[in-house]
Amino acid sequence: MLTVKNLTHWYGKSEKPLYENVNLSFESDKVYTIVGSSGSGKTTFLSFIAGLDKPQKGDIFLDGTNIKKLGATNYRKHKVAIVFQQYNLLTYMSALDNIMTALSVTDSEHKGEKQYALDALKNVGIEKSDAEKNVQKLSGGQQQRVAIIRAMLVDANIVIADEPTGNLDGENSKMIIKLFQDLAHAHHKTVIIVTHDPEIADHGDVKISLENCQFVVA
Ligand SMILES: Nc1ncnc2c1ncn2[C@@H]1O[C@H](COP(=O)(O)OP(=O)(O)OP(=O)(O)O)[C@@H](O)[C@H]1O
Repeated sequence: MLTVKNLTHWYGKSEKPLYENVNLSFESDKVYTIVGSSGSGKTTFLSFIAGLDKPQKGDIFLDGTNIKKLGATNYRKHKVAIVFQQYNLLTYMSALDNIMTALSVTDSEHKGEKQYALDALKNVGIEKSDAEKNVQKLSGGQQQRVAIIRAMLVDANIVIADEPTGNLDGENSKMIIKLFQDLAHAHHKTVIIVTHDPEIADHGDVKISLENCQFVVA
C-alpha cells in the first residue's frame, strides 16, 4: 500500500499552495484515476509518488516504510514503473529489446525472459515480427502497449501513468485501459493514472478529483 501523509506543496514564492495536508492511500489490485483542471497539480503529485521530486512538506510510505528510507534510486528502479504519454521507449531499440533492457535492470534472475516478453507482446496484438522492429516503426497505440507491457513485466508494484492515452484514438485507448485493469486485477499492482479523458477516468476502480487544492475521492 502506498500512503501519502500530510502532503503540502507550493512552488517558489506563490502564496497559495497547490494542495495542503493531503492524506491518501493507494491499495494494490486497484486502478485509481486522478482528474482535475489543467494546472491543478496532477503531474506534480505523480512526480512525488514516483520519487522524482520531493514535496515541500509531508511523507510518502510504501508498505509502512518512508520512501526516503528506501532511497530515491532504489525506489524509482525497483518499486515504481512509469508510463508517459510519450511512451518513453528507447527509440534506437526494438520493442523486445526495450523490455529485455528493463527486465535485466530489475530482475536479472528472470528465466526465459525473451519468450516471456514475446508472449506478453503477442497477448496485446504485437507479433514477433513487429516486436523485433525498431520501436519507432510501430504505431502510437502499439508503442504505448509496449510501454505498458514493460511496466507489467518489471517487478515494480506501483504503476504510475501520466495521460497514457493522450495521443491515442478511442479504439487504442480502450485497449490501454484494459491493460491497466489487467495490471491491477490480475498482476496485483497498484495503478495510478492521471487523465483528462472522462471515459478512462470512469474505468478506474477509484476516481479522485483534484479540486480547490484538495483530492476528493468519488
Ligand atoms: N517546476 C515548477 N516550478 C514552478 N511552477 C511549476 C513547476 N512545475 C509545475 N508548476 C506549476 O504548478 C502548477 C501545477 O502543474 P502540473 O503540471 O502539476 O499541473 P497538471 O494538473 O498536471 O496540469 P495539466 O493537466 O495541464 O498537465 C501549474 O501552475 C504549473 O505551472
